[in-house]
Amino acid sequence: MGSPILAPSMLAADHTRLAEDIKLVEAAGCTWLHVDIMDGHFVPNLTFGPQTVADLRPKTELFLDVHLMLAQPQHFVEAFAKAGADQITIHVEPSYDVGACLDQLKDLGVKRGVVINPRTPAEAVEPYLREVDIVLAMTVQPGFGGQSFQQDVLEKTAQIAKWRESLGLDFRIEVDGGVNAENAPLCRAKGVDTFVAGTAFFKSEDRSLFRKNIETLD
Ligand SMILES: O=C(CO)[C@H](O)[C@H](O)COP(=O)(O)O
Repeated sequence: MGSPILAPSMLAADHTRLAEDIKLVEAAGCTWLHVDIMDGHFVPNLTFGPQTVADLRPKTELFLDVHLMLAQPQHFVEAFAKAGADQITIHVEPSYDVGACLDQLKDLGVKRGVVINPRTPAEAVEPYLREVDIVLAMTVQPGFGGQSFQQDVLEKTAQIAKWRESLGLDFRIEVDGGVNAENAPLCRAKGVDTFVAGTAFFKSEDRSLFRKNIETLD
């Protein structure tokens, strides 16, 4: 299991002043930024496009963890990679060739991962474990920030962590949705090493302490 990393979610930032809010992420000592891309089809909301990522890229050295909540991600991975994403994650639920899209990501030279929704079984990511840098288990139904953490998802992260160990792999396991300082230790105990937090991070009175609390979990 990797050392814990906090990835604040840009979804919870002020969308009229993203560049300034990213400086809050840097000032807290974070090294990652989670960027949620929504298409209004796979999820019932809209957020950012490749241009947003391209405009942010020269303003920060944060590792850009781009989560594509798209029905047809294969049409957009190149644009996001060229915009400067460091890592791109794609959902397994929509109807498209996930393996081929992972191949595209490899050719584009970015880190790559697969994502499952709360009700999608862990087995849905099993075929891809040897290829990915990260598996993201959503702890809310994707689409909106500020929802409640679904603790039963941790049974899946524990299963995925078992596969990671038995196969001798080192991909990261990430959770996203309702993550806060109270439930992060529970996640850590179930194999999680990468913690996306939107609301809890941006509303925190001491963001630096919030980061330290997550990134010093045993
Ligand atoms: O992917 C997401 C929603 O689809 C967000 O990253 C996630 O919900 C984080 O926000 P919060 O910490 O407020 O739950």
